[in-house]
Amino acid sequence: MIETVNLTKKYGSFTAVEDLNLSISEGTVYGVVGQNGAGKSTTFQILATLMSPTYGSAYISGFDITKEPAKVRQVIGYMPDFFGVYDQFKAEEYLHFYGASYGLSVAEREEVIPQLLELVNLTGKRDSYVDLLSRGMKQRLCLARALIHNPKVLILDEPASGLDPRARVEMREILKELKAMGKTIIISSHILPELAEMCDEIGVINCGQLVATGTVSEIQTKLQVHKEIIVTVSGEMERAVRFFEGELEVLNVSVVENGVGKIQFGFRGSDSSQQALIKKAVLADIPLLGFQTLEKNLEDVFMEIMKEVEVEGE
Ligand SMILES: Nc1ncnc2c1ncn2[C@@H]1O[C@H](COP(=O)(O)OP(=O)(O)OP(=O)(O)O)[C@@H](O)[C@H]1O
Repeated sequence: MIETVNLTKKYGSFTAVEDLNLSISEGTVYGVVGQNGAGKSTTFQILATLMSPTYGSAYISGFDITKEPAKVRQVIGYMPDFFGVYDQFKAEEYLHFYGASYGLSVAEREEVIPQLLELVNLTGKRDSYVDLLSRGMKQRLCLARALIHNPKVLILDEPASGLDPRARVEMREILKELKAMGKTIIISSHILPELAEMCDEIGVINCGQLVATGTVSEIQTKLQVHKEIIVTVSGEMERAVRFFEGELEVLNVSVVENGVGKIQFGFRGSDSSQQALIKKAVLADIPLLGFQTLEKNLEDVFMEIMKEVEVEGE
């Protein structure tokens, strides 16, 4: 449904997006996560046909974004990360304006606009001036605008940015409804946990490059090569520390402060080598009481990907 092939964008000599290869199938909600300046908006603007790539190509619903931009625009709804100024419009008029620019007749607009206002919980605000709406309401109105021509694909650039927790939840609920309607959605954020909950797949982008992609659990599993383990022993701390320090796949062994008999270390091995480690510790008569793998939360996962990328780039 959305395909990019070596998509690259240079601003002068600066490369904002480099050899980006994405393949997003129909009905998927795909989250693009990356820090400020990672290249998310640039990528989304190219997909929305608002900017040409320097090289590489992209296809939406089989249409080439550079050769068939008009066809692409018919199948996509784009929500930019910046909301313009529309001081002369009321919410409903604003949607009429965009509906008309997509060629919808008055009758079509009168049918679809109340449905959209309902979907984004703005029915009660249809006569309010756009500029007087709260940020969350403006974002939702902007989403309604992106949906006016019933596009199959949604390109949503940080739709939840700057929203308070309640408004974020509201936005998330609307996106869930859109997913249930079968839309294919590409959505960006710089907060991984925020995307994880609603996305089928995630791509992590750093300095314009895709550094990890897959389902949330695949990305987590990939990073479990650096899991943290805490073992509890009922004595012989020094011998236990020496034992774990002597193991190849164990790193940074330390005694947990205030945790009686607890030793913490990083572990690079697979699940089976973790089993082998436990067996070896038992055979070495380490007085084991517990062996606990610390789950990483998604924010840790994201920071770890970034650290790995930095180390590789050095
Ligand atoms: N018109 C431009 N001219 C020159 N450089 C640009 C231009 N637009 C963006 N950049 C640079 O390209 C890089 C990627 O920017 P982009 O806006 O795509 O990032 P982003 O991931 O969307 O960031 P944010 O989360 O802050 O919106 C940044 O370093 C930015 O400064």
